[in-house]
Amino acid sequence: MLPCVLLCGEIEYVQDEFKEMFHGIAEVVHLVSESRSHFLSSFEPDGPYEGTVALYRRNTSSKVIGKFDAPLIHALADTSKVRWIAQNGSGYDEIDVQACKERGILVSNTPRANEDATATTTLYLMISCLRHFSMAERSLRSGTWKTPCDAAQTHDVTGRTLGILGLGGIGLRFAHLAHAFPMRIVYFSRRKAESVPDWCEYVSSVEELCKQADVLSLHVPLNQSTAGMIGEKEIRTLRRGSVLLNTSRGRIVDQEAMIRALEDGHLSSVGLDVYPDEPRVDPRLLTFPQCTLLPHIGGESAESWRTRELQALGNLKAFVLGGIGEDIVPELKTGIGNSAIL
Ligand SMILES: O=CC(=O)O
Repeated sequence: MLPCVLLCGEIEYVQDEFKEMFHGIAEVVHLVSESRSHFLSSFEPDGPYEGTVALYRRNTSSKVIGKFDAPLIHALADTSKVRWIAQNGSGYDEIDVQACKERGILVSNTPRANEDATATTTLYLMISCLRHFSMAERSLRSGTWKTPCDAAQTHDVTGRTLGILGLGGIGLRFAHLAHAFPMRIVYFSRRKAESVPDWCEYVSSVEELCKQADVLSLHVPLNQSTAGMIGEKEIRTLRRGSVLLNTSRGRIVDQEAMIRALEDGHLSSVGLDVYPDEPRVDPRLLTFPQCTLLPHIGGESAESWRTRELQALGNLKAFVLGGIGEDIVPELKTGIGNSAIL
């Protein structure tokens, strides 16, 4: 009997490749549950997900079955044989990886796949915040030509200092794009990055990063140590009139502190693609016309979606065939035991 893999989320861009990839090696089952409790009970004998050993997951599945938090992971481990979760996305903050570790379930994500899309989104936000392009377009579309735009409030990008928090793939790609203006690039990461260009200057603390940056851009994953990392103190360490960009996760920033800084002009503008409680956008943010706000589309282009789907499915297939796949998330890379092997 073939092992079973469950798709918790749609395959949209690689339908043909997908059928070929799993033909003859696994039975593919689609999510049919309309509630979390139905999802969990469906792994039991004679349930629709019986025999499932691995899951493909998109964050869209949360709408029906909720996040893969600790209770769900423990229940999954109690009722099923699932040992691998292949997340489609570079962010995996909707999966409790600590609970996965305790229960011998491995998680892979799709790093690299959306680097270019997310970096170019960040570039757009930066230019738009400094030059007020989004506001200008909204003004034109509403028939008011340039009102309320005021060129005196806008600034050139060239020559400014960009502070990058987290120099992973997206941060580094954005650094390359911004360096072309040129901008001065400073960064802070947990470790000084190896083999990055000389013009990427490492600073040894978040505080130092904030002191030097005209534009601060966030590129760290959301986890216990990064939640709330940019709060009142960090925002007030930025120069008055600085710009804050966030294309990583909303909860990395203390939203209340950010809004206070917009209200009193300490931040001249913010460019956001992510929010703490998506899809809710705090209505106060909409009252600052100079800000550029996107609905979490940073990593979404046809190319990146294709790559993401192929990468996540590739990890799933490798697990089914060999008991282990690629792109295991950093928290689970150490101490991989036989429990994860089919
Ligand atoms: O937000 C996008 C991702 O997690 O890939």
